[in-house]
Amino acid sequence: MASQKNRVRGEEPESNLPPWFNEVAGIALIGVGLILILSLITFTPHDMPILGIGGMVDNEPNIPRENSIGVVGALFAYFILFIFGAAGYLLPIGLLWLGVAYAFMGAKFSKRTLIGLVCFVLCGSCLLAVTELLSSWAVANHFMGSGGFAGHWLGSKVLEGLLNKTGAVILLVVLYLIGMIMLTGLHPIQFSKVCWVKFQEWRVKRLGDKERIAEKESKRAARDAEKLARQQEREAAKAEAKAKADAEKERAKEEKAKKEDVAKKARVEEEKKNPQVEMDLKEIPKPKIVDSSQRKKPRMDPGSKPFEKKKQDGVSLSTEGFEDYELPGFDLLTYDDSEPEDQGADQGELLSIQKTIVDTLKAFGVDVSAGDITRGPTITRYEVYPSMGLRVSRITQLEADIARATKAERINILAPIPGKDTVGIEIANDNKVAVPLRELLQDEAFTSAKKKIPLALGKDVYGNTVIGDLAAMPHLLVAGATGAGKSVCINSIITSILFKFSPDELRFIMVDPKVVEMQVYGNLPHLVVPVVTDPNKVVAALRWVVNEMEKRYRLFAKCGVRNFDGYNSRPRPEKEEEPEVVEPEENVEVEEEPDPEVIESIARALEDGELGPSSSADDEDELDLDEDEMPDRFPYIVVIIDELADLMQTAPADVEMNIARIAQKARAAGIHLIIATQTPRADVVTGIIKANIPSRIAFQVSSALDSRVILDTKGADKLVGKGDMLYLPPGSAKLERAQGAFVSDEEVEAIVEHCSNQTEQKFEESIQQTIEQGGVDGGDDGNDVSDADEECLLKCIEVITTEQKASTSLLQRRLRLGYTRAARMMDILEERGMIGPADGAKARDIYI
Ligand SMILES: Nc1ncnc2c1ncn2[C@@H]1O[C@H](COP(=O)(O)OP(=O)(O)OP(=O)(O)O)[C@@H](O)[C@H]1O
Repeated sequence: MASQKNRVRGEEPESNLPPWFNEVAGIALIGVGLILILSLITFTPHDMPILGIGGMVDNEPNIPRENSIGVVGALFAYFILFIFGAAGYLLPIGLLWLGVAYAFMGAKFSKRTLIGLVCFVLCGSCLLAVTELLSSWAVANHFMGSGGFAGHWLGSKVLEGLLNKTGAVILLVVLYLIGMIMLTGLHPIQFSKVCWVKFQEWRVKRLGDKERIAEKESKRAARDAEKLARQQEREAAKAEAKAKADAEKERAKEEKAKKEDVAKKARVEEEKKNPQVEMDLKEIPKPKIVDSSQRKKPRMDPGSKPFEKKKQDGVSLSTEGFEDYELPGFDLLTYDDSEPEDQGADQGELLSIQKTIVDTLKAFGVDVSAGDITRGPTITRYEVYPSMGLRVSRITQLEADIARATKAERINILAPIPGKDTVGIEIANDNKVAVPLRELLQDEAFTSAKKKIPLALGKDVYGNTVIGDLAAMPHLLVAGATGAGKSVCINSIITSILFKFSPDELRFIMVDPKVVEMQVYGNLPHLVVPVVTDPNKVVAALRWVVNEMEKRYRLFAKCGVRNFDGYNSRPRPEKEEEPEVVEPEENVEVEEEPDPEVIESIARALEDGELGPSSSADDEDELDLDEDEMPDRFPYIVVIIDELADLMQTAPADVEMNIARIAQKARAAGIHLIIATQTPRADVVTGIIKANIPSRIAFQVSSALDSRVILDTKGADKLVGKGDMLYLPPGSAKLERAQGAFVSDEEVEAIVEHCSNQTEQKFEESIQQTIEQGGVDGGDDGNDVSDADEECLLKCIEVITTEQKASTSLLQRRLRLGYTRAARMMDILEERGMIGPADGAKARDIYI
């Protein structure tokens, strides 16, 4: 029944084949199809010469075969192509189709498909032969025609002979299509229909998509429009609220104004009733123009002097011959009577510059009001009042713009001026007015007894004299670029001292590695030793100063006094018996209270024995001296070093160490240091030196970095040179800008001549000898120490200062020195007073 039904539906009757047969047959067909198709694709006639067929005998054979399936593949391919021609390629295609259909699509194995396959290939071959398509392929591959053997005989000979070409082609196309339908089961017309339907479906779907997209777009646009409308609504509401608030404010303002009006009217009424009028407070004082640049005419009374010599005897250094010494008078200083080039300030010009400054600042949104204008000898200071809430740093930021607007070469901004509520803009004057030393020496501040060692330094922008006191400083560092006014400053300092002190009251040790700078002072009777010009002898001179300082301290301790002034004014036994003559001595009245800190440190030093080795026989002798034999007074000692850099190159560690020792403790011993350098580098003005010299004078330098080395702040780079200076007074963080005092070389020469004409120079022979030898007290002389030793010493000092311990074994260990060398280094350090003597197992003291 079932087979009958199948036949009715045109289907194949069910075969008796087992169910796995189709799958096995399918996979086998796929395998065969693949082998054949690879054989055919990679077929070349050169793989087949052995057969001697196909006219390929004269060709070079391929050894090995190029066919991917080898000899068998080449053979199969040749025979298929020989029989079916190019239509032979249809055979593996048909086999693959069948394999796939059987294995994966559940098709059943039937004779129809086999017949279809044969028909499909055979008709293809005949069609190619009749139509002579691909004939070039046949020639290239040495086949008899593109339809092969079968196509040639069956197609060209039989069918074409019977039906002619047209009839044969029609018949063959029909048979070919039938064969294809039988093989594949596909019906071309139905297939086309299905394709058409699918294409229509796809088009409809695409259109639908487009519509959906358009719909989405329109929805989004609607949403955006809604959002915009909502936002507009919100903004309108906000604007309305703001308008309401503004109106409210306006109303409040009006009400307030009305109230104020009423209050004002009431006040006016009140004032009418009560005639006492209240003055308005002026927030900004009326700007003033002060011209302090002009010179004061000095007193010209002949023979007048700033100081008269006091009679003293018995000072420690040689004093004989200085009894009748006369201090120099003002006549030695010349006064230039001629009209100065600068005739004072042109007020109109000053006001116009100030207006430019204020306008420039306003143009950058910095609101300031004009303040005082002060014209000093070198610069003019324009003060401005910043408006409330304005940061002064904003004015500083506009420095370059102000300089451009005022066409100034260099400007300096003080924001704020120390101790004032204004900001100062300093601009250099076109014409500078020199400040003659004579003018400063005649000032009360110089002659005042409050200053023990007054130094005439210069005049500030307000025209006030800047007079320092070396005793209070107690040491001074003067630095600046070459040609900025350092030497003139040192000259005015020395000259100021010469006007007050005779050689028995004050002595100089001058160190001048440049040789020429202090040559003029060579004949000065105040010199302890001739000007030291050899850098190698400087260390010895400094060591002598250290020893002198320590000697003085030991004598202070013996007398029970704490410092230099205490010693010089101590009560002498023999004088107590004499009737006291009370002299109106200014100094006594204003004797400064000794600094408690200094007293404390000296007391501590004395207790600790820190004041250096007291082993020398001389020192022991000093302590054994009777009161009669002790020096009655000590003179001040001022050590002036011109050009520290040269010394720091020769023996940096020794120079630095000795300067530091003097600077730390010499103040109470009446010993003061003045150090000058034109090389303000950190390796010259070292941290140790700076820490011990708090008073500084900076002249113009080339960079803010140099300024920082001298003053720990910038500013010296903004100076204009030729005596324009910044002075950092002792115990103050406030820098004072001033024009340095000017003393000419001729004036200096005249003063030195005045001093030297009165008396012979009395150098301290013993000291001179020691310095000439380059050592002290016959100890190790520096010349025995080679350069290599000096280098090694530096390393030793570094180790000792970092470890805070001084021992031979430490140096041996840390510097890998032999015992002898390490011990020698320790000896040298001890001799140089950097470490204390060995004391059994006790650690040595470190004085560095
Ligand atoms: N206080 C001053 N008033 C007026 N002019 C000065 C003043 N100081 C210096 N000058 C001028 O500057 C010139 C150079 O000064 P000075 O010789 O003191 O410079 P310096 O810094 O010592 O230079 P160097 O280091 O090369 O010796 C002087 O010749 C003088 O014309």
